[in-house]
Amino acid sequence: MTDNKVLEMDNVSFKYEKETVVKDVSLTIEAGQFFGLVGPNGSGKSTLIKLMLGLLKPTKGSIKLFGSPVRSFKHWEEIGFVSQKANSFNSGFPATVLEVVKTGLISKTGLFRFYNKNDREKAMQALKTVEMEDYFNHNIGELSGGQQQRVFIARALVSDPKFLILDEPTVGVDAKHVADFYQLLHKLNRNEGITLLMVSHDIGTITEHASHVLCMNKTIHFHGESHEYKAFSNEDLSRLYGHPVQQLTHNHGEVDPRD
Ligand SMILES: Nc1ncnc2c1ncn2[C@@H]1O[C@H](COP(=O)(O)OP(=O)(O)OP(=O)(O)O)[C@@H](O)[C@H]1O
Repeated sequence: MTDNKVLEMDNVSFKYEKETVVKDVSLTIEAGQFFGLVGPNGSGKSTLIKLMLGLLKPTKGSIKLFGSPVRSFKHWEEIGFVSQKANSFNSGFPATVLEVVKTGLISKTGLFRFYNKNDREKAMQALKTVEMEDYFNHNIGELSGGQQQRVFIARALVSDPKFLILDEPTVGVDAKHVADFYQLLHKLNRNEGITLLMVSHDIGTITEHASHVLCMNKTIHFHGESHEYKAFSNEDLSRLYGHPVQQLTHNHGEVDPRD
């Protein structure tokens, strides 16, 4: 039988100094799943991602990526990461869209290597996947938040990742374009077979789109299929979040006139 486990966390805990911010987390993500990671502010979501990426070392427990302990994992090109701060370049940033996407090849090629024609084709292909190929020569800072976010997804896609982690990628993307953004994620998940894990504050939208939901507040409060999560009452959720929460919230991002 083929082992299709992308991520395995077994009883993982982490503290920055004294305070434990991730506690006894055990979870498995399998190939092809689309996980939404939700939880209140400061509940440890970004910390959990840093643990998965090997950027922090757990104080307890074990983490495996594609069956290998994260400490000795070598195939980082198989993991794509798009952070919540990706779409915050100012208009003077001196790099074109194509140059930004090509930097995604560094993990595969090493820092001191010149790009070749093949790299350019790969970068253009990734831009095509996110429907931004017409902008290849634009300065990254000229683009809207939503467009920049697509470019950063292309940057993550250029090394053909099998697992893509997105930390609040829709921050700064206006509500009108959030639907297009999810369409892109479905394309990556279903057509390209990329396993997804996405952090979102918009519980209503993420649970509509993700196949699975992970709800945490230091520990895991729910880990399962989205339709089961939707059975949580607003009272259950509000207790967990410590303030009133509705299942059907909507994105209220700022409208960017360029989108
Ligand atoms: N580098 C750090 N040093 C010390 N404490 C930290 C550090 N980074 C985060 N924390 C604390 O750890 C806790 C979890 O933070 P984390 O950023 O993982 O939560 P989050 O769920 O991603 O939050 P948000 O939804 O607000 O982005 C918070 O109390 C935060 O203040």
